[in-house]
Amino acid sequence: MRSLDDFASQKLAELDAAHLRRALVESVREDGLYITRDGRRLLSFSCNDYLNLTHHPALKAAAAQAIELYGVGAGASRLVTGNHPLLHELEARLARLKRAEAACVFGSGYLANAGIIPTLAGTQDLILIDELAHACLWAGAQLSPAQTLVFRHNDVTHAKDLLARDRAKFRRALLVTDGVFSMDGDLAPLRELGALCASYDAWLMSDDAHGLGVIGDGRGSAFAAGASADVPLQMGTLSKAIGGYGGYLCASRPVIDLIKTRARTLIYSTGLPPAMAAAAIAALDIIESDPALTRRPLEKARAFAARLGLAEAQSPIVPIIVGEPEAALEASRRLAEQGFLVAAIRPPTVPAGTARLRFAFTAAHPDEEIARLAEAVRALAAFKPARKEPERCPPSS
Ligand SMILES: Cc1ncc(COP(=O)(O)O)c(C=O)c1O
Repeated sequence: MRSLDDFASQKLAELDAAHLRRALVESVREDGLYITRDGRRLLSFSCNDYLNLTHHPALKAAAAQAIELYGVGAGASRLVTGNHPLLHELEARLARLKRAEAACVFGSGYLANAGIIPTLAGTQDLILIDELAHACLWAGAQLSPAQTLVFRHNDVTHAKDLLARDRAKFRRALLVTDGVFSMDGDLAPLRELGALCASYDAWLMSDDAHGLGVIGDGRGSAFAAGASADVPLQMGTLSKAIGGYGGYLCASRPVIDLIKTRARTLIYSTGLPPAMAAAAIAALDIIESDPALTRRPLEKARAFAARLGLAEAQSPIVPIIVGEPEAALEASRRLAEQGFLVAAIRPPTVPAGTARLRFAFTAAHPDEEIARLAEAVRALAAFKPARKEPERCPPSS
């Protein structure tokens, strides 16, 4: 249709002009470290495969065996016929790792957040959200009729001020935050937020997509630095350190029972394929039996940050903010010339003026390559990291 095509073409032209058009590049991951794209083999610092488990023989064997026995797809929603026993085994394993009573597995992390938040917060309720929370936490909040208030990034005092001012006007309150911020690599102050929420009868939910398997001996960011925070809603994904696909929530038994009967993205979406559950169980076996492995990505990130004189890394993610999208793209291109894949992250994924290189370290990155990468980064014109104050607005498309 003419008007539809005109609309799309004009939008694309605007994005091109601002260097904000995204492109899907064909990428073949060979082994959990190297990627072939555009005919070039690059060492990737852009995968969230923190423990290199996507290609681990034990996970492949578990998934292959489950496909052989149970087929490729789940066939229907979990509420109909897609509720394979492997999903229950995986839920028990996740709950044990997270020291929760129960768990619910979703089709993906995005689906989990889009289902959990509107199930728990409705009209007359309040959602508090960190300004830098992941897009799918925002999506969950946008799907709820609750009033949403934004608190400044990791600012417990600001969250407290908002609760002190407004908590009494609402029936229930839900505070949502990333556990590890995916584009900044910093950790949420979960212990302080847990105490704050307890004192205002607010429910704390953390999205630990980037914490599971790599922080707190693999238990996640609620267990960082050897202590545990009071986080009654621990959400996460199976697509990063776990090496597969799927999402989950760990919580008390009544909360999980409610989610399983009410969350729309669980009910009206096909169940996670049994092979993904089998692979995730194999990944949890590795994580639980090898705490040294879970510590390695953070050690690598810290070694890289130390070489460049950056602040100590708190997670395997290290950002270098360069400012404008064009500069980030150019820096990424320069690193690719030297054999490194480091994605340029641009608005709206990050606030305007804070386009960046995002480095994600994995357990198997060779130390000498990390040293070579640090030298390549030091040589970049863009490497004058000046942090600009982020804009305070939700991500949009
Ligand atoms: C913080 C965070 N939450 C949720 C998700 C979504 O998880 P999934 O890829 O399983 O949909 C991601 C990334 O993809 C993420 O970075």
